[in-house]
Amino acid sequence: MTATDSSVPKSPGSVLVASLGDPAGVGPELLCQAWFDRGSSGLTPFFVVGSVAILGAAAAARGLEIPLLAIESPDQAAACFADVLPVLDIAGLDYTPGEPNEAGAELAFQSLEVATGIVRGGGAAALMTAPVAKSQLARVGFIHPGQTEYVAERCGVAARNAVMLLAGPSLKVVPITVHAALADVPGLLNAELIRSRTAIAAQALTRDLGIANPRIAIAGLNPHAGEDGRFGTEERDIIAPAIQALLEEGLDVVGPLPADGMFHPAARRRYDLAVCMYHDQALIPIKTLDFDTGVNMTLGLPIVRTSPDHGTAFAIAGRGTADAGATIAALRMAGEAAAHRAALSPSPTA
Ligand SMILES: NC(=O)C1=CN([C@@H]2O[C@H](COP(=O)(O)OP(=O)(O)OC[C@H]3O[C@@H](n4cnc5c(N)ncnc54)[C@H](O)[C@@H]3O)[C@@H](O)[C@H]2O)C=CC1
Ligand SMILES: NCC(=O)COP(=O)(O)O
Repeated sequence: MTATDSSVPKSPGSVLVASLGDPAGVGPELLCQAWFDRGSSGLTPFFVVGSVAILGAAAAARGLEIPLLAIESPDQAAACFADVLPVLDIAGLDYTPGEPNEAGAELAFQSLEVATGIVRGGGAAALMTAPVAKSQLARVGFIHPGQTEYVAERCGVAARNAVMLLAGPSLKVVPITVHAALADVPGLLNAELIRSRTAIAAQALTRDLGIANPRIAIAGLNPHAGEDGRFGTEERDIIAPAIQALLEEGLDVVGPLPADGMFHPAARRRYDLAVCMYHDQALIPIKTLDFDTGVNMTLGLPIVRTSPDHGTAFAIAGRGTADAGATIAALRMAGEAAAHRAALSPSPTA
């Protein structure tokens, strides 16, 4: 396959940065595929912080002919994006799809660190992080539960105020607790956490996605939302008071709803955002409905950060079968959110 597309606009003022993700995962090949599809997908120009060697090998393994250009600085990326995939080359490593190792985890961490710094410093309009494996990163000194909390800390935002949104064409969900053992969830939930994370999400849906006055449905924790206390009391003691506080703030909120009945098509038409109490309550419905186009976005940050909804998929890396839809959707959403923010507060020179 060939890969030039001169129909892609050159817009020097707007460029996104992508971290490489774990080089043994599907991230590198999907970044190449996204660049290959840049014209048909209408992507904002982006560059990758990573490795020309790895991206070149990942593209070749996928059967793509991708011209790569090592750039010295982010300023060079937008102008060349139509013709080449720009790469800020920070390390050379062998490409070992499906075989994660410490050197790859170090590179994934370094790429995330550099890419986050570039957005913080104004060198790119938004950050798209390719998938990492938390267990691999933990081997090289990464102390955060995930990239969400890492990026939040780099932005000076407390982890509790960085809210994970999963968004697809069929559904948007926020899990109140995220990477926590199920047994710990009831102890982690409290009315203030639910109130504050929901309020941050509501504000961000307007600022970043242009949804004015979002309609929000809040799930219960227990079967049948507790069935009047017969199957649990968190709805009465924690979730209902949070909903009351959100209503008093003027938000359009309903709940606590029985979670098993809030994701069928007619129910989904009644809200813009479902707020869930734990990871799988939120992520199972969205990954069932929108796996190939689902985007993970961190709300409540001074920067825009997105990621595909899926993980490293080591078992299929390098085989050419991984679907690039979620990576493309994450790049698209990053570009759109950055544009929304720029429209709300244009820079003095714009
Ligand atoms: N955005 C991120 O950085 C995320 C990272 N992870 C990490 O990924 C690692 C693996 O997690 P898993 O739970 O196995 O989830 P996973 O998403 O990597 O894989 C789950 C299933 O989906 C398939 N799959 C994943 N991406 C695909 C794609 N683009 N096209 C076709 N099939 C695809 C896989 O082959 C597997 O069958 C974990 O270490 C986790 O921490 C998980 C979710 C998000
Ligand atoms: N299950 C979602 C996920 O693992 C994403 O985590 P993060 O690295 O974006 O914080």
